[in-house]
Amino acid sequence: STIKEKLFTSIIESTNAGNDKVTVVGVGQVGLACAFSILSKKISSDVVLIDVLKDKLKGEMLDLQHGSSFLENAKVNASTDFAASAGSKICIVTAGARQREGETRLDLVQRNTEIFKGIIPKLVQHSPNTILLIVSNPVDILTYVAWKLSGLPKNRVIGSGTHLDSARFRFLIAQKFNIAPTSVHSWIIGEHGDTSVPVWSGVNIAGVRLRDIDPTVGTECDQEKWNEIHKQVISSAYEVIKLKGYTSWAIGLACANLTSAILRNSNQIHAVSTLVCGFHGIEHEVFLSLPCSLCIDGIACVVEQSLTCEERQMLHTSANTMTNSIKNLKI
Ligand SMILES: NC(=O)c1ccc[n+]([C@@H]2O[C@H](COP(=O)([O-])OP(=O)(O)OC[C@H]3O[C@@H](n4cnc5c(N)ncnc54)[C@H](O)[C@@H]3O)[C@@H](O)[C@H]2O)c1
Ligand SMILES: O=C1N[C@](c2ccsc2)(c2cccc(Nc3ccc(F)cc3)n2)CC(O)=C1Sc1ccccc1Cl
Repeated sequence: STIKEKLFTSIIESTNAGNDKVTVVGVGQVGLACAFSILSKKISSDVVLIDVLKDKLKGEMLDLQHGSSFLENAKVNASTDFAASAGSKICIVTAGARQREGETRLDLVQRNTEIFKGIIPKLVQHSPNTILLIVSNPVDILTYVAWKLSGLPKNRVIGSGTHLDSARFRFLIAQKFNIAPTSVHSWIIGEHGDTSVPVWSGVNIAGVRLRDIDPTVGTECDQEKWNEIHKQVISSAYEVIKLKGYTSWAIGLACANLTSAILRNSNQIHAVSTLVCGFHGIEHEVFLSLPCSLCIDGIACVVEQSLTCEERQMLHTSANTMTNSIKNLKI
């Protein structure tokens, strides 16, 4: 008999997935930053990577496995076969094509929708109780596509939405005050990216609203130009792309933060993309970001903030443009 047979007496065949299993689809810059953040912050001890690039997949898996003893012995697996994702509590989707030169956003959305048709049904087939966390862009439309393709209830289909936008927003405001970003209570909601909605009426430090100090904060006519901060949230995304060609760390950490909130059944509240029909007078079936509490079953509740009519109007504008984009989409 082998050394192993002499060394061990098997009691049970431990093959079941851990109850913190997370699958990351797409091992590009964002997917790897997600996986590495989740592993290094001990958020999951069982991570599976899925992609179509066999060698890249195996290389990243081996490289992470070699670090297992520094990752609290977390298990890292990878496969091009979705069966490897079976039993995942959360499936994070970062797969997608990059915008080509001169490609319209609608072409990109259709291309990513085709990619999703080959991903979403397989994830749900192998993990029928999973929560989908969509990151691929345009994230709000693709979260809607994932919801349609998956047939999952709306609480279990979440887009990273304006979680990253809000994180950049808090960081920039914190820099102005020289305080910690987690001590800045500020929310960006609506459509992720260029047309997001900063809720200036709610920005507060220790419950003191900036608007109570100066009612013009965040408006076109405020002396201190606070609304420049929201413009900087957008320009900093382009700046990072210009400087390093992609973004990874902030979005990876943001997704790890959402993964942790869900797996710990925390009811933490984050701005994530959810089905917003019925909120703020929106009637269309569209996904936009609102503050949502996150638990082991996904979205537990949505916070109905009081918005100014400008803030509400911006949400409706996004909802209308998204409804049009979705109408032209073949899902
Ligand atoms: N929501 C946000 O805040 C946010 C922030 C940054 C990036 N993103 C988005 O994340 C996505 C990924 O960005 P990236 O820089 O990692 O791109 P990338 O091109 O580096 O990686 C994409 C990966 O997807 C894989 N892929 C393609 N088709 C696939 C399929 N059918 N099945 C499995 N894997 C497939 C590719 O092989 C590649 O490894 C992009 O859509 C980007 O716009 C979103
Ligand atoms: O930090 C990013 N980087 C990306 C990126 C990452 C790799 S290539 C481009 C980025 C940066 C700048 C613009 C932009 N636009 C875009 C719009 C629709 C798409 F389908 C894809 C990309 N995307 C992807 C993305 O969503 C972000 S966050 C972001 C973007 C624009 C404005 C505000 C924020 Cl908070």
